Amino acid sequence: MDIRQVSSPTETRGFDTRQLREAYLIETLFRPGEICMTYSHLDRTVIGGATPLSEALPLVANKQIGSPRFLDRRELGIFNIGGSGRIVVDGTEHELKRTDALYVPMGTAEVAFISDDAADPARFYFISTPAHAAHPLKKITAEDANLINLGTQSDANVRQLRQYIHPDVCTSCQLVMGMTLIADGSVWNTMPCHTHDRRTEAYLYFDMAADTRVIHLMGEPQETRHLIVANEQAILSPGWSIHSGTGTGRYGFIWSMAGDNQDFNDMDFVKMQDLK
Ligand SMILES: O=C(O)C(=O)C[C@H](O)C(=O)CO
Ligand SMILES: [Zn+2]
Repeated sequence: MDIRQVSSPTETRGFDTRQLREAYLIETLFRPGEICMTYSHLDRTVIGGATPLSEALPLVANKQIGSPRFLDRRELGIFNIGGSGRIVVDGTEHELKRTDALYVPMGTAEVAFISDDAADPARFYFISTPAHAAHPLKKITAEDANLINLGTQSDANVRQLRQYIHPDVCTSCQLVMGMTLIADGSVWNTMPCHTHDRRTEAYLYFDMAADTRVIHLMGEPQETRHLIVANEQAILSPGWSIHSGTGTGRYGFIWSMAGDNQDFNDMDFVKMQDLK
């Protein structure tokens, strides 16, 4: 378990590139035959990737999780961004194709990740946050998700945002999760940008060619910094930080949030003239 302590905005202003990347970028989430996990103290969010091959990979608790079973006091959102696979939840299998998601409630005893074909393995990206109640388990496909069309061609930010784990689609304690795909010819996500001090956010950038990079903008609106992000790498965004990016080629991202509310529209937009 990779542990990320929290850095303050004041501390972050003084970070060089290496320190910024160590604090806010998760470079490796998908290793064949393994589960990789990062425990961020931002809203105690666990960010993980499971790449099962011919054997099932069980999700097990460790000291950091602090309870006998991983989901004793947590909920879990899982997205498949690879080949077809299955999630076994307390003995029942749930088929997840690429871009399908599964919400798994607090109190679940066993979760295991399976690929249908080890030659084209599933890649399960997952987020787990503390929970206080058991909401119903639910599978959500791209068609089930709440679709929001955003941006304009002249602003080069046309994109489709899909809310998967969101109060209108799938109830949860605090986790909110979805996928944004950038239209061909557009480059920007989340610009004009925003902060939301009430919620921590994480982005997993995916669907990128090997030499494509996203220049991810972070930091306080008047003290921005950047991270150069490759395919299937994730960024952590504290409530005080903007989170926006531009790609050198095609990309999409899975976003997730946790914190004091689940109000997707509770954002503090930053005026272009105030961004520095
Ligand atoms: O493209 C976008 O805009 C987003 O995907 C926005 C994120 O979901 C977000 O930052 C929500 O707070
Ligand atoms: Zn946001």
